[in-house]
Amino acid sequence: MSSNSDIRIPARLPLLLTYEGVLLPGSTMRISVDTARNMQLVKSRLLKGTSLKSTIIGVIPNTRDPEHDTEDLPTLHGTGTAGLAVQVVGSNWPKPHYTLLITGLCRFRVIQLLRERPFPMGEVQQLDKLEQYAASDAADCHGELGELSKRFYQAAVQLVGMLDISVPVVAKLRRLLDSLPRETLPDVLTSMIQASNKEKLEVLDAVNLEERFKKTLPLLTRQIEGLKLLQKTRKPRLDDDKRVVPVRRGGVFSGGQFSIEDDGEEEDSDDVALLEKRVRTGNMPETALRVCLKELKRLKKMPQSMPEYALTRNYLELMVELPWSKSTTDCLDIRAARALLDSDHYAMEKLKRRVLEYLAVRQLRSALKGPILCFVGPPGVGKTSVGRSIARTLGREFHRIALGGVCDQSDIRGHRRTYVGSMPGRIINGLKAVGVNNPVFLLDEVDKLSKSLQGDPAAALLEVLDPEQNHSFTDHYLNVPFDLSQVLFIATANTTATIPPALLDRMEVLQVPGYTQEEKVEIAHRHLIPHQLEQHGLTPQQVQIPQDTTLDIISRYTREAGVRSLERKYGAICRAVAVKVAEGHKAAKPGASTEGEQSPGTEAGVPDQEKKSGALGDLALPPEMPIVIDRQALKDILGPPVFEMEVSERLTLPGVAIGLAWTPLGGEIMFVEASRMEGDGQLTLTGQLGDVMKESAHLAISWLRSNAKTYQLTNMAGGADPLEGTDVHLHFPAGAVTKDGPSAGVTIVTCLASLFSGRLVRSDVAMTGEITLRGLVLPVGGIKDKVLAAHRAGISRIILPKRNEKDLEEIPAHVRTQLEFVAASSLDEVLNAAFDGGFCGSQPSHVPPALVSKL
Ligand SMILES: Nc1ncnc2c1ncn2[C@@H]1O[C@H](COP(=O)(O)OP(=O)(O)OP(=O)(O)O)[C@@H](O)[C@H]1O
Repeated sequence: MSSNSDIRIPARLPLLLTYEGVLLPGSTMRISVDTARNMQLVKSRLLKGTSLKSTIIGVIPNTRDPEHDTEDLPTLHGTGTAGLAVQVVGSNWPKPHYTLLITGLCRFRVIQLLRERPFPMGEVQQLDKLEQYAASDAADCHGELGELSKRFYQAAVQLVGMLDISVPVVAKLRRLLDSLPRETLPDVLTSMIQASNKEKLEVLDAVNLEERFKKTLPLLTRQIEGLKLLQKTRKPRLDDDKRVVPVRRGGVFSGGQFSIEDDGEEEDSDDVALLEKRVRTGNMPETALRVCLKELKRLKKMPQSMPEYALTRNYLELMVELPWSKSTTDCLDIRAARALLDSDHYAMEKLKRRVLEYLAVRQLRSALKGPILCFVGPPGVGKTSVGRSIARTLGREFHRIALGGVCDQSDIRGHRRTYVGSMPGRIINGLKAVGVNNPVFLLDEVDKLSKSLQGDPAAALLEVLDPEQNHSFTDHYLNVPFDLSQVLFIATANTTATIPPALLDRMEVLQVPGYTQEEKVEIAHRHLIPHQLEQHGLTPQQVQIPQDTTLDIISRYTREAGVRSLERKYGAICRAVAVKVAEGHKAAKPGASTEGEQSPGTEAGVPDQEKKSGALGDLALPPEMPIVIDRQALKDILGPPVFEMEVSERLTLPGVAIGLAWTPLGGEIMFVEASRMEGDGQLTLTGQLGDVMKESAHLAISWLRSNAKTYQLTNMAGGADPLEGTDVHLHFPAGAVTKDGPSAGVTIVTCLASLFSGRLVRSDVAMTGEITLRGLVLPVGGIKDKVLAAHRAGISRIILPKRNEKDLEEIPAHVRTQLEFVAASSLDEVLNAAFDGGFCGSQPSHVPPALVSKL
């Protein structure tokens, strides 16, 4: 002990509020820091400071619950302990936090709080004068204090005597008992024996030495009695049971020098014991158990101050939390499942039928290594929500894993534990979140996975989705296999084009096409409107949305395959109505009646109400219930219509035709425009076209040139070759959107035929189909979505490849009956159908174009 170790703490100290325990002078404590204020203190003081002074902080016990640690600083406990931060360990798991190892130096009192933010700073007064201990020790004090300290020392010796001296900590304590000044013993021993936080707080508050001895002596005696009792009950057992040390092991202040014990504190060893118990009772498979026990063994030997301690502990905690053998029981009743799917979703018959088949097979054979369903369709058509319904019908937990933009394979498979901040992947995290090993996992947007330098996440998914391999899926973080065979995977995507082929091969693709207008109206009135009303706290008695209004919203305010933006529009209407209703409540006065103000039978749209309330100034009258949303109200709420029927307007000049395009967002009509000017036979293409589309344009030009004579197509000067002395420009409007694919072939031919012949294309015709140099029309994809888009746009005749005729079966009957379909196998038929009265000079369609043998 060095008597001249005059520790003076700075007059201003940053204050750390602890929730976990009471730091006493002379003891060492591990404090977990995760509140905003404390984190700030660690960051800007401990991590940035370089001097010894900057590592001294004031630790103040806080009795308030950290959950309630709000913006304002709680009332501070008057006394605290100045402590030396010996170590700071940071971790990001499970959330960002620091663990501090702090050794208590001396008591202090907060005289004045200097500031509260970003962390509290106080002007403090040092209470314990450390050097004075040494002096009084030398003086061997007499009187009551002397008596007390003698008794305390004896009790401490007795306590140590009851412990197993072969345990290094006990041996050290024994040594320190003799070397430490007696005045420090109350603090040191209180921090070691079992005492509640309240008792420790009282010891901290006992600034007077005599009082401190008086407070701690009963605690020491209680510990001795407890030990005696324990030994008595344990006597008959094996001798080495004596090793049970119910004494806190911790850092001990030895005469001005602070020795930090490597071993953890009792609480931690309790935790480790608890962890071990959970590992053993966690029903883990053999391999996992073995790994956990090995890690536990390492953990016990590891000093807590090692950063690896926290990592290993986190790992073990994850291992015990994983649902190795916990599962829910499937409660599948096919009839109930059908009813539930029908009540949750309108239309989508094909999808629902396939899902029911899938579920029925699962019911018959529970260990089905079945295909993984992948719902492919435009956004907002209910793919995710069908997945959720499947989980409900099975009575399973549901978890959605969003894969959009994932480009690192460790997102799926986790990071190896050697990396700092390593974490398990999304699959294992999902399992931990749901707590059972047989949930329904919805892998959302599998088509949006991308590759990067960090590996290919699709490759990692292959293992997850392969029923032959996924019973032993190994996450890099876990490093032991986890059985995923009970998990039901469902994937969703907007298009199959960008799903890696190997992944696509493992899935059964179910197309979910867009909805027709009629289907949307039904969905809106059965599901979307009731849902939105409920969300906004409205009732059908307060607002009425007639079917005509819905049709208006669908055709004039939204243009989509699904119903998501339709639902958003209802949200906007509900918000506007909610304001009216709330205003009405406020303005309604007892006895004030609005009845009779409006002639019965008229539709009381919002604007009428506004007119009236406007006339009455601020005193708005309560609106009449229900508020009916008519076309005028719609315009007031949603603004002027976004989409107008523009088809006929744009076909007033030769050289325009309407094509049908398929995009991941559903079908669309697409205008193709052409113009010609004097030049030297150049073809210019604009509108962000892909290579395949450019090739289609060249094909179309070549075919028209070679057949110019037959169709009497001429150039600007009336010559036989349409391109001679003429430049042609082809444009595909909506230039910002990239377009590609062969299906615009027939449209380009029709558009150019119109240009070269000077005739108008029929404005109610839209077409799709790939062309060949010989003038054949080949089949294309996405027919259902394209036809629905044409129907939405008010087209009445659709020209499509003959080999696509079979796809028309998928189109709802009422849409089919409203449209006229022309199935064409050659360009000749296409042109005939596209122009009023056929296309002049066309050959009879049964004459095959002359074939030129390649041999
Ligand atoms: N047939 C339907 N019947 C009832 N509600 C539907 C139907 N189709 C879609 N919806 C509703 O439309 C909304 C959007 O659906 P959902 O989120 O499932 O779309 P999604 O196809 O998964 O879209 P994305 O590809 O963008 O994820 C949901 O509120 C859903 O309830």
